[in-house]
Amino acid sequence: MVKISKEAALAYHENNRPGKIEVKPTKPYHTQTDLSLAYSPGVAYPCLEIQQTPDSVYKYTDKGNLVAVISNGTAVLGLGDIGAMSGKPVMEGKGLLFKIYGGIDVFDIEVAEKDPEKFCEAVEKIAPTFGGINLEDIKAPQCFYIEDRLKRTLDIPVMHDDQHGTAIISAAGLKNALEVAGKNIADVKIVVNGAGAAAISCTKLYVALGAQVKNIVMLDSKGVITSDRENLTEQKKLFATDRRDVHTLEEAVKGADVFVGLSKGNVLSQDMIRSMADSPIVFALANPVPEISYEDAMASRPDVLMSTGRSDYPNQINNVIGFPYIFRGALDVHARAINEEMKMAAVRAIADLAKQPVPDVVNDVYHVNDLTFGPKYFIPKPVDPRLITEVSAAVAKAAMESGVARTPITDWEGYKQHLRELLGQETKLTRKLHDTARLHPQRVVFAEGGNPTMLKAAVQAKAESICQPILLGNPDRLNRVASRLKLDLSDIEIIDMRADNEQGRRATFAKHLAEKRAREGYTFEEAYDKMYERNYFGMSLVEQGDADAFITGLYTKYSNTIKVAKEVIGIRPEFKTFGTMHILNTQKGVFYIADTLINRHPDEDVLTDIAKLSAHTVKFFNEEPVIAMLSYSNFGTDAAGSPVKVHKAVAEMQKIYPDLAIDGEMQVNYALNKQLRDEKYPFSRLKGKDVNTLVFPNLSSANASYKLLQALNPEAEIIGPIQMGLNKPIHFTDSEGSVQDIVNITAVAVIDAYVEKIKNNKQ
Ligand SMILES: NC(=O)C1=CN([C@@H]2O[C@H](COP(=O)(O)OP(=O)(O)OC[C@H]3O[C@@H](n4cnc5c(N)ncnc54)[C@H](OP(=O)(O)O)[C@@H]3O)[C@@H](O)[C@H]2O)C=CC1
Ligand SMILES: CC(=O)C(=O)O
Ligand SMILES: [Mg+2]
Repeated sequence: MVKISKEAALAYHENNRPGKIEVKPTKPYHTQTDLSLAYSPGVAYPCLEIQQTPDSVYKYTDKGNLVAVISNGTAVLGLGDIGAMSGKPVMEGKGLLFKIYGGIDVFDIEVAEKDPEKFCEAVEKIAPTFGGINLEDIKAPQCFYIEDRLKRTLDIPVMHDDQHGTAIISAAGLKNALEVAGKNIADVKIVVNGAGAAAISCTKLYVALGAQVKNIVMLDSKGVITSDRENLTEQKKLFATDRRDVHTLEEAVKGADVFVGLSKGNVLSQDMIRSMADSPIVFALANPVPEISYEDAMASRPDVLMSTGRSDYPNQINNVIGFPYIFRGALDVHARAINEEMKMAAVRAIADLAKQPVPDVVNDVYHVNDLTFGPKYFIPKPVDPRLITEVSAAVAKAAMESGVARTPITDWEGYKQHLRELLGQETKLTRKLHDTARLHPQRVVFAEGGNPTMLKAAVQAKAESICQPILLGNPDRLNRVASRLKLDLSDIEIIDMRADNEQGRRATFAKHLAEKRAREGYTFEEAYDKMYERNYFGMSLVEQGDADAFITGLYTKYSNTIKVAKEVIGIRPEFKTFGTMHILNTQKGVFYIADTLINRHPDEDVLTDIAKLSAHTVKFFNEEPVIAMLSYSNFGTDAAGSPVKVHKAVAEMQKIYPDLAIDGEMQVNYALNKQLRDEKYPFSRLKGKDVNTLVFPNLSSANASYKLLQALNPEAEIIGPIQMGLNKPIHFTDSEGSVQDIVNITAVAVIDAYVEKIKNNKQ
């Protein structure tokens, strides 16, 4: 668990530039024309359009993607009434979260006004700027009046997040925790500590889900709220208990099934948890210090199902799991409000997501590989990339069905796709690959079926209809791994090659290999022995037409895979070698890089082959190759060193392909800077062209370069290694490849296999 010190938190906020958010232009602004369009005189036209047709404000401005996070600082986290300006770091923090999780822009607005009437007037006056309003950290009971009024007077979604965001997430958490505990919401005894904005709204939602008011005891700073207490607010009256046997928290939690804390830090003791019923659910949600620390609660008894509001412990119940996606869905249909139906849809979507297999990125962030639904995981993690598609779509749909949407969504798959692209989870490049593969899914053998990453990739590729997977491995072992990871293998073929006896395929494959390599010293017995190895057997399945493509590499060294591929599959007759390419999708465009894995010290002939293979592969991805052959000198400036072989390979390529855009040798900065290159070397064949393909002079430089780019740009999408030059679609993965990397390379292998089939049918 990461522990946060005061010094670290202050330095984080102070360093680089003070604060956490900034405003960025989204339109070009470099030329005089740009500026005349952005501001006067051009800007007058959209102004007049909006005057004529008010709804066109969504078309010409950022209103539809802009949320105001507004607070008066009266209940900032659990710090209390610290004033409007002191709450600004929290509101900026919400701005950051809205942006990274929902792609939503935020202005944080701190209003120094405690009077609810005057506060509402201020909000009403600035509302035209925004597509939605997130009220934050405003204390009870004033927050109830403020939200009710603004919902009535404004025609955009208004949500007090401490009330409803918290209610939605904690209700989803409660639903799932009760399932883990095997209890029914209608029967459980619930203690709610706190009777403020969050507590009242959460409890209302639990009741809407089936909890019984008679089973609820609520407490505020004065103790248990009993029906005979005087001066209770309307909201507190709703949950005042008729019981007279409980006065304190200690008495209230005795025998209770659920404790929900939305009050103050350190008010619940270990003894109190010990006095609760079996499998007690403890949601200690006060921030930043929970009602009881995670460690103390877990140490109190083994069967406790524990949540806090903090990101540094399991089962975080924090409204960050909801607000970015609830507002995203509401904004995208230009909703007039966020209503009960939309909230319930969000509860269901969040609760359901926790039961689905967890994507790798989530496991990676938490340095685990086995998050599955249960006591330590009953609420999705905030970093789960599916939250945006599942929750936003559910909320948008509910807005449409309940009649508050101004603009309907009709293409839901397209909408989810747009959301994934908005957050950079998926780019057009990956999408295009997956969509193309889906048109003609092929049979793909996954060599290391027992490896959790490869198993997940195979199941995901099947779920996305990219391929029909075939897994190599021992079926019992694979099923065990699958059941641990909660993966369904029922429709997936598993081949146990060790059980494949002499009459079976192993003998056929061995015979074929022995015949093919008879003049290279192979005997049948030797080949039969080799067929025990997954790479020999798997590649033979493809070679013999029992499968269409093969994915391997997580367990084996490239040198071994290369050797087997050369023996079983062979290099295409027109080439001396084969190679690999990586595709980098960067902010500056898509780049194809070769040869990243195979040829250590290519001579000029091998470099020529790599250039040819690269040109083929780039065309395979429907792009026109513009190839720079790289070195440390430019166009012959070093006439004696290693650039000479690059120079010769370029000459050869230019001779064979008079129309191909290829040149070199050149340094990488000349390759990537067209202006610099054209000025200094105007004779180049690449004049006026943007290079998209970089052929490196040797394996060290290519491999180090793509790994460097990957390490420096964790956000950049990288697809590869893509094999080029073997007779069949045999593809490799990096030993540290993620599920997504393998699914991507599977899509490439499927397209490769399909193109191969078409070519063969034509011949
Ligand atoms: N994890 C999450 O996602 C979220 C957590 N929270 C946390 O919940 C807490 C409350 O926030 P919010 O509802 O906005 O604030 P409010 O100011 O509206 O409510 C605070 C409530 O806590 C009660 N209270 C204070 N001290 C105690 C105590 N010792 N025992 C029992 N009740 C007590 C107050 O009682 P009284 O009515 O008598 O004043 C009041 O009802 C904060 O710590 C906040 O950080 C809030 C939103 C989301
Ligand atoms: C999380 C949150 O909104 C709060 O603690 O107030
Ligand atoms: Mg809050």
